[in-house]
Amino acid sequence: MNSHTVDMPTTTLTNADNKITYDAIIVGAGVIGPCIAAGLARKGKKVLIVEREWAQPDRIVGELMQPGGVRALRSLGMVQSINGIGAIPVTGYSVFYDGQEVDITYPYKADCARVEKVKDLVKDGNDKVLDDETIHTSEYEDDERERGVAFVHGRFLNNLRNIARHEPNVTALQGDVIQILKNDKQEVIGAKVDIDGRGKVDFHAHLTFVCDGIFSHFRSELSPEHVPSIGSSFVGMSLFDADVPAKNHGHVILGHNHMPILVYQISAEETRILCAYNSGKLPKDLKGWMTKDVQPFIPKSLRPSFDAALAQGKFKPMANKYLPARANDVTGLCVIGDALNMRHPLTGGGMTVGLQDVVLLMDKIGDLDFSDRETVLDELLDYHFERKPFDSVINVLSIALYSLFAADTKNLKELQKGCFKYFQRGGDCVNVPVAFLAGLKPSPFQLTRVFFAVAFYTIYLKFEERGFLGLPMALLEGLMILITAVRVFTPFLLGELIG
Ligand SMILES: Cc1cc2nc3c(=O)[nH]c(=O)nc-3n(C[C@H](O)[C@H](O)[C@H](O)COP(=O)(O)OP(=O)(O)OC[C@H]3O[C@@H](n4cnc5c(N)ncnc54)[C@H](O)[C@@H]3O)c2cc1C
Repeated sequence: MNSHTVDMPTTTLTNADNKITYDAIIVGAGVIGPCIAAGLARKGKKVLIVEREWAQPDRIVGELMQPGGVRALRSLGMVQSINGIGAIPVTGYSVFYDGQEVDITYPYKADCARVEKVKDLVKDGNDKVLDDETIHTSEYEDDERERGVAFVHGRFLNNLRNIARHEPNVTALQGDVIQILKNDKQEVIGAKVDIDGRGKVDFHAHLTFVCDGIFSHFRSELSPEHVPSIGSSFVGMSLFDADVPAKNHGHVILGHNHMPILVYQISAEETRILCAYNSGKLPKDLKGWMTKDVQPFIPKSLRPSFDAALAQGKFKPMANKYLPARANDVTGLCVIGDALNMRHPLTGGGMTVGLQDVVLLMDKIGDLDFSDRETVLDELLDYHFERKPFDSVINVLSIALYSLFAADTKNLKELQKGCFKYFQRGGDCVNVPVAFLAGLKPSPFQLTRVFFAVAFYTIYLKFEERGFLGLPMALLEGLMILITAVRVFTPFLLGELIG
């Protein structure tokens, strides 16, 4: 284990000074908060980061980071947070459809933009991964292809938090933020924190970052309408000593008669399985549902570990939420991470979007004087538009793929099958889609092109299946498939780009 895995002492966690004005207060030390804290501290800002629980959390979220997220960590000089935690390198995905398999490898580095090094943040080689028991420097630095990584979320969070807390300009505080403070012009001036043994204390800052995550209380500071929608759930389990079909790959298990199932190894011992359920409200008898609607579709090599986990019945359900971003248009406030923007976790893009946002944010405002709140606000408004090419691709891809993979209508099922057959063609039919998934191709235009290429390929397959005599029927079916594709894709893309 590396130095970052040594927990910081907890005695100082309640002493933060409330007499000074910080440059920044950060609400939440999940994935995003510590990266902002460390970045701003390295830029010379005085930062207070408030987290309600600094002890290592046990969550099933954020366990597979796409290569785009790893690259963002490099840009921020925080990539060594994947070291010393028994992390598992990820080199691509394997997609199973009714028992058939397609293996997809992440793109070549040569086909991707160069990794940016954010000024003042990258130093002393902190943009390079270190050698440890499971991560090899040579593989990450010298491999010709991009790599992602999977890990136990809490261990990764500990590393991020410790990197932030090692920065001399960072003060860490344990407490529950209960209010965002405002002046009489409704501008944000800090946060009220409920601290064990100190009571409710006001802290002031030029800029307050809200990164309180999935269940954010304070995202509504942007607008009362900034509320996520819930369309589906995942039921997670831990598989132990699982024999995964494709080592170092994420697994997406699809079929015409079941919901998508995700499987990825997160440590030497533990493999995460997430089973999709097409509603935010889960069945009462989870075990019964898993036995009937999931177990029969689990690949043979995984069955022993799956069956053991099912027998134990330790289910971890999680609602999947969608929330398009809003502009940060309140003086003194910046909402970021899942508090700002969420997508379907099927494609494992949440951390990548959030971390890329931090990179962009550091470029936009990192060198500004935060007491000049008008200039900061202007830059935050620009940032809303500049982040769109990147986040819209990951967000729309997640929603569109979930609609196809969880197909519950005839036309969606056709698109699902067409999508898999499109992948089976290989070449650019997998290389381009995987670049979107990996967070390496920020081009909504190209995403649109590929999505409709899949739709037209599905229609072509229909024509082939029907033959000459079935032409009128195939024409009608083709039209319905096209309409379905437009409905699944277009509203989300427009919502992301115009909103
Ligand atoms: C089922 C599921 C699976 C997912 N899997 C993946 C994946 O494989 N890959 C991926 O990239 N993304 C994944 N995601 C998304 C990913 O987890 C998020 O994008 C990421 O965690 C967002 O980071 P964040 O810092 O914004 O919020 P969080 O990580 O949620 O952190 C928020 C922090 O704020 C703290 N906090 C909240 N309120 C307060 C308060 N009032 N006072 C003080 N502290 C507070 C919390 O304790 C927490 O530490 C998944 C999401 C779900 C739902």
